Amino acid sequence: MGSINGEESVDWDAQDSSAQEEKIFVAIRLRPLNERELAKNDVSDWECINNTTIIFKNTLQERSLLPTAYTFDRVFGFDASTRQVYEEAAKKISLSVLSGMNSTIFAYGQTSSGKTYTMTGITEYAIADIYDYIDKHFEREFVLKFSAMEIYNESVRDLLCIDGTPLRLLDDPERGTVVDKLTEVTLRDSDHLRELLSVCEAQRQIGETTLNEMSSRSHQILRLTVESEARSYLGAENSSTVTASVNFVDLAGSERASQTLSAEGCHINRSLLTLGTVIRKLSKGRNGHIPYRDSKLTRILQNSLGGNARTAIICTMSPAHGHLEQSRNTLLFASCAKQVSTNAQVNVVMSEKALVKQLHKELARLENELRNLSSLSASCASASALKEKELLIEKMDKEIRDLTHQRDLAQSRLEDLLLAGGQHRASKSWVDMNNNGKSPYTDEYSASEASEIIDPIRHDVSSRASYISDKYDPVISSRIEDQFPENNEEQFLSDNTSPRLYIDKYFGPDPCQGWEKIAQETDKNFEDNCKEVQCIEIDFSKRNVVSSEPSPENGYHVSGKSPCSSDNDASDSGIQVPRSKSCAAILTTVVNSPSSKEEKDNETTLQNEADNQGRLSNVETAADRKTVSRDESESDSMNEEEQNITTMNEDYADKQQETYVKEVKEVIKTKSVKQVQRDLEMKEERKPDSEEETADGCSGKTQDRKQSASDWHAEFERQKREIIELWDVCCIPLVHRTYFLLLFKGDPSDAVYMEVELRRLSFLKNSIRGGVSVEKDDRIFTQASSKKALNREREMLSKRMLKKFTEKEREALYEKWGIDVKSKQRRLQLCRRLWTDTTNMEHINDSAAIVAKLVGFKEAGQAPKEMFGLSFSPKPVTSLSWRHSLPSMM
Ligand SMILES: Nc1ncnc2c1ncn2[C@@H]1O[C@H](COP(=O)(O)OP(=O)(O)OP(=O)(O)O)[C@@H](O)[C@H]1O
Repeated sequence: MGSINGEESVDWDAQDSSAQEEKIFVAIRLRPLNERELAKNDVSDWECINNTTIIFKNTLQERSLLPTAYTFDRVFGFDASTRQVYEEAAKKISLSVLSGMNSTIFAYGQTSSGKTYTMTGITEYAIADIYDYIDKHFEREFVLKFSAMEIYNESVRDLLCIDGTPLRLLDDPERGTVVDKLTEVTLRDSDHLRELLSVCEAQRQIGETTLNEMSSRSHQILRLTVESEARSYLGAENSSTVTASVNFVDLAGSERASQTLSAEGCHINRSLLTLGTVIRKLSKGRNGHIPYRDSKLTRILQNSLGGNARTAIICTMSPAHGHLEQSRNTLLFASCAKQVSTNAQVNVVMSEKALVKQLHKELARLENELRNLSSLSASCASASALKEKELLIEKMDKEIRDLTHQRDLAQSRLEDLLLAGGQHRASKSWVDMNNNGKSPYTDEYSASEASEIIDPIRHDVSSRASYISDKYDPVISSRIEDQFPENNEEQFLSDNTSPRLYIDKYFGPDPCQGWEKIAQETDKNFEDNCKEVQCIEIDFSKRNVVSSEPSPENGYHVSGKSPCSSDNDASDSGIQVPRSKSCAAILTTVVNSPSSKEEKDNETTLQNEADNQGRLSNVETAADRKTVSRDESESDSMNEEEQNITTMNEDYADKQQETYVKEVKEVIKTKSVKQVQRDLEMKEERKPDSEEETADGCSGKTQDRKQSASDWHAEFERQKREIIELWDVCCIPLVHRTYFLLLFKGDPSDAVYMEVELRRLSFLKNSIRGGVSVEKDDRIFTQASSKKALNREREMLSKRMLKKFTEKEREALYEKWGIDVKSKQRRLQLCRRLWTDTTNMEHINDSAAIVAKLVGFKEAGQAPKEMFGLSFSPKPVTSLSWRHSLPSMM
C-alpha cells in the first residue's frame, strides 16, 4: 500500500485477498494539562520518552509497584498534533479501506482526555486523504457511503435520522451484525461528508460532567464504506468490486460511574467493561468465550475486535496526577489491546453481472435440487400412496374372498336345503333308512338345517294330524289298547323294525315296494313289446294288507298276508290280502250304472255302508291304494313315443311314490303312535257306532260321532280341491291325478296321504315359482318340462281313445264336452280338456273316469266298490258326477 498522499498508490492488481494477521495498532496520546488541571496545580505524571514508550514520572512519590514504563506502537506527548497522530497511528489503518480491507480506529480513554478531539481530527484527515486518493485514481470508480450511529444507554440510534428511533441489531450470515434500517448515505463528495459529520455532531448525546462540560455521553461510530471498481472493467463480466468500510469510533469516557456521578454511567460502563473484557480475553488468546454479544458496542464492532478488520486504538490520557488511576487503567487496556491480533483481508466483490451470472447458476442448482427434492418427496408420497392403495386392494381382495366364501357357503347351504327337500322326497326307501336306524335328516344335515326344513312342514302336518286326532282319538284309543295291549308306544319305539311294521299294519305295506313292482312290471311289459300306456300297478300278492275284519277274539282280526312279504309280524297276525278292483272294471261298472242326481245325496250313506261292512278300514286302506293296476290286456299297442311318455310318467310316479314313503314316515314321526292308532281305531269304532246308532237311535255319543264325521268330510273335500288345484299348477301327469284320486277313500285314513300329497305339491309349486328346478336322476322337472310332458301325455291318451271308447261313446263325450263331432283332432281336443276345469268337480270326476278307462285301470281282485270317496258300486253314487254322463256316452 502506498502513501496516502498519492505519492504511493495501492497496488490494486496485486490485492491479496488472503487474510493477514496483525496486531491491533495501539497508540497513546497524552493531552496537555487543561486549564482546570492547571488551576489545581496538578502536575503531569506521564512522559513519552520516545515514540513508543511512556513512563510514569513520579515513581518516588507513588512508591507503587505498578509498571513505570509502557511501550506501544506509538506514543504521542502533549506537543504532538492530531495530524501527527493521524499520520503515524491512524492513516495507514483507516486508508486500508481503499485497498478493500475493513478497518476501525478507536479512541479510548477517560472523559475529557481528548478522544473526540483526536477522532474528529483523524476522521477529517482520513476523509481528506480518501477523497484525495480517489481524485488521483481515476482509473477506478469509487463509491463512498456514509452512516453514523451512537450507542447510548445500550440503545443504537441513527445519527443521520432525526427521529431518534432505536435501531435493532440483526445477524447476517455474511456480514455479521447489521444495524437494521441504519441510514447509509452515498456521498457525492467530501463536502457532503463533512455536512453529514456536522449533523452527527449535532445529533450526538452530550452532557456536562464534572470533568467535561461537553462530555460525549455515548459511543459514536462513523462508518465510511468505499466501493471501487476498475473503470477498465466496468460492465465486464469478469470485473470485480472492492469494498470495505472504515469505522471511526469515539467511545464514551471510560471513567467509573462513581467518578462521573452520572446516571447513565452504568450503561456506559457496561459497553466499556464488555469492550475491556473482550479485549482482555482476546489478548490472552482465542480460547474460551468472547462476550461480544454482551453489549451493543462489541456486537457491532466484533469484526474489529480480533476479526477481519484492521484496527487501531488510540488511547488518550490526561497527564494530570489527579487522573493517575484512570490513566493507569487506560494503559492497562491499551496493553491488553496490543496483544490482540486481527485477520484483515481484502473484500473483493464480484461485479453485478458476474454476481448475477453466478447467482443464476446457483439458482439453477438450487432449483434442480428442489426439483429433486420435490421429485423425491413426490416419489415418496407416490410410493406411500401406492402402498396404501395396495394395502387397501389387499384388504378388499380379502373381503371379496370372504364374501365370496360366505356366498358360496350360503349357496351351497341353499342347494343342500333344496336338495334336502328334493332328496327327502325322492329317497328310495324309508325302510332302508330305518334299517340304518338313522333319520334321513340328521344323517345328511345339521339339526338346525333339518329343523329349518322340517319344522314348518311338521308343524303343518302335526296341526292337521292333531285335528284328526282330536276328532277321533277318544273313540280310537280305547279300542287300540284293547286290540294291541302289548304294543304300547314305548315298545314300539324300542323296536328297530317297529316303524315299518307299524306303517305296514296301519297304513299298508311299503308303497315303494309297490312302485318297484310297477317298474318291474313295466320293464316286463316293455320286454313283451307292450305298446300300451303303462300305468301304476301294485302287485297285490306282495302287499301286506291289514284287514279290520272282526276277529273271533276281539271282534276284529288282521288278515291278509303277502307271500312275498317280509313282515312276519303281519303274517303272524293272520293278515289277509284282499284284492282291489281295477279302475277299468270300476269304470265299466260305473258307466253302466244309472245316471241319477240322487246318487250324490246318497254318497255319504254308501260310504258309511262300506265302512260298516268293514271293507275299507284304515289298515286296509293302504292295500286298497295299491289295487289300481294296469290292465295288461290293454298293453299291446305302445309305440316308442308312448313308451317314452309312459316311462316319464312312471318315473314321475315313481318319484312321487318314493316321496310318499319318505313323507309318510315324516308324518308318522310328527304324529304320536297313539294318535295313529287312534286314527285307525276311529275307523274301527265306526261300525259299532253304527250299530249303536241303529239300536239307540239318537244317543249323544252318536251325535258327536256324526259331527266328527261331518267335520272330516268337509276337511277332506277342502284338501281334495286344494290338491286338484295344485296338480294343475304343477302340471302333474293326468295318470297320476287319476290314480291318486281313485286312491282317496274319503275317510280319516286318507289324511296322512293327503297331507303328504299336499306337502309335496306345495313344495313343487314353491320350487317352480322360485325358479328352482327339482332335479333327480338326471331328469329336471320344471314347469316348462312338465307342461311339455303333460301335452305329450294328452296326445298319447287321445290316441288310445279309438281303442278304449266306442264311436258312440266318443261322440257322447264330444257332445258333453262341447266338441264338434266332425271337427279335426276332436279326440285330442277332448284330451286337452281333461283335468283343466279344476273348480268343477264334475269335470274332474269325468276326467278321472276317462283317463282311468284310457289307461286301463282295473280292479285288482275283489276291490271295494267304493274307492276314495268315489262310489263304484252298482248303486247310484253321488260323488262321481262324471258317471252321470258316461252312460249316455258308452
Ligand atoms: N491534545 C489536545 N490539545 C489541546 N487540547 C485538547 C487536547 N485534547 C483535548 N483537548 C481539549 O480538552 C477538552 C476535552 O476534550 P474532549 O472533549 O475531546 O475529551 P473527551 O475525551 O472527548 O471527553 P468526553 O469523554 O467527556 O467526551 C476539549 O476542550 C479539548 O479541546
